[in-house]
Amino acid sequence: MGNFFQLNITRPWLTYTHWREKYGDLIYLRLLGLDFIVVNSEKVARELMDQRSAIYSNRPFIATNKLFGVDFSTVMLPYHGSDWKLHRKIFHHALRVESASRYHDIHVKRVRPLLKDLLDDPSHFEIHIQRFVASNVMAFTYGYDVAPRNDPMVADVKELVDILAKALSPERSAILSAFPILTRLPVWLPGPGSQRDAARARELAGQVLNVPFNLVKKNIAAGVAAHSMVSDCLAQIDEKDDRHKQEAAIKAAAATAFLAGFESSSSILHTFILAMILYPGVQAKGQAEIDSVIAATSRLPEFDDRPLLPYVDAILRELLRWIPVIPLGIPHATSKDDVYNGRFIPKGALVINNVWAMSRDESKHGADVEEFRPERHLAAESNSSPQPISADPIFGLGRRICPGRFTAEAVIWIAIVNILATFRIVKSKDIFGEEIDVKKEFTAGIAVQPVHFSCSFVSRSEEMASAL
Ligand code: HEM
Repeated sequence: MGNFFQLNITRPWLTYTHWREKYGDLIYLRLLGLDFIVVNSEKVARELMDQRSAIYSNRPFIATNKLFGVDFSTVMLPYHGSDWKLHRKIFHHALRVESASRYHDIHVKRVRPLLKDLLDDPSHFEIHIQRFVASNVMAFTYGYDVAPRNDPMVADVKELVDILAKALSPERSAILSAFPILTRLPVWLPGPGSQRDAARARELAGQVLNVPFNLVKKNIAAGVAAHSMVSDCLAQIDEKDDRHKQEAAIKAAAATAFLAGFESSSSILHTFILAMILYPGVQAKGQAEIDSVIAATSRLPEFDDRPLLPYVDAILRELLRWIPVIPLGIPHATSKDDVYNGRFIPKGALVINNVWAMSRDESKHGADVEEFRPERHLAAESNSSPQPISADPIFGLGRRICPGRFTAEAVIWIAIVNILATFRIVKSKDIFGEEIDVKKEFTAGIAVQPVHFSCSFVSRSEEMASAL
């Protein structure tokens, strides 16, 4: 079992980060007969994932994916198969940086309903944020306009994501993200309740795959399809090649986009709300910058304003760094033996990029890494010009880097700049008029998000509120 019992099971990234001081940037573990490599620094991660990507781009096998019907997902496809290459081609075509900007209008159009929901019903801000993210992903993926309330397709995805999160409880998913081999052991095989969940997940996965995809095909046939990733890719199908295989890949890549983009982007926006409450000075500074560029109340911010809003960009960078939403990334696996700095790394080793440790690297981020301090990213304070946000290790590295990163960045940016422009986010008050305390507390699991807290959204201008 080796180091197994020394681990903080629910938050293994903390143990790995602690071990960095003792064992360094590359930690080798042998557990349950398997080789694990934990990479604790961005420099080493780049040398392996980027510069030796031919070796470090495979994924480990995770048994529960098939059991729960999500083995179509791009995220876990083996590197050497033709399916993964086809999926990445589809994503590259639809979501590379130049393509992602074509969806800016979609994001701008959907931010106003978010602001209105926050104004009318602030206590359910988490639901509004999830709906905002879902409506963006459904629009750019399928050209589908989600219903203002209880959209059936969003409900399916949400139920599926919830079952997956429950089946992979925080403890279990944390262990599985660190030690996927455990999925092969009887102790981790689901019990009777989980078998029901698995059957329901398979049913939902079938719906998530087929229903929106078939709707796009129907709309194309009727000549009414909106521009989207799926309609674009179907139009580009190479008739000389296997049509069925290409359609299946488009369908699977599109469903992956929703599953991969929904929770991560929503969680980051929840963390944004929390950070703004805990750091009111940062909030005020962001608002002052926006007011200096867009005369207060005249209009809502848009993408063209972005170059003039460096502090808002710094808030976004700090959000990704402060609480990395997927602290251990998605595990990679080696496809042949390697030697790095004299250390042998065997074929089949599971490679974990400890993004948490990278986000706590004081040589890159300066001191007080536990604090939310956007200034650390501003040119005047940091010595070098910052890397693009899309290159942040939170989006992964090498050939498996997140293909949705440009779109995710755009969706999150437009939301935070508009929320800041429109509201002061403050602590709620109880019936005695006392402020309700808000703590920096997060759930554990493969992805982390703030534990539920309450807050108030105070409109910064009557005029803007009535315009919503
Ligand atoms: C803030 C939001 C997001 C974060 C933090 C995030 C993060 C990640 C990470 C860490 C990986 C694994 C990278 C690696 O293996 O090194 C990944 C993979 C992936 N992401 Fe994202 N992602 C986000 C949003 C999205 C969106 C919006 C989409 C789709 C539109 C998307 C689609 C994917 C896909 C398809 C993969 C699998 C790539 C592969 O295995 O080749 N993600 N993402």
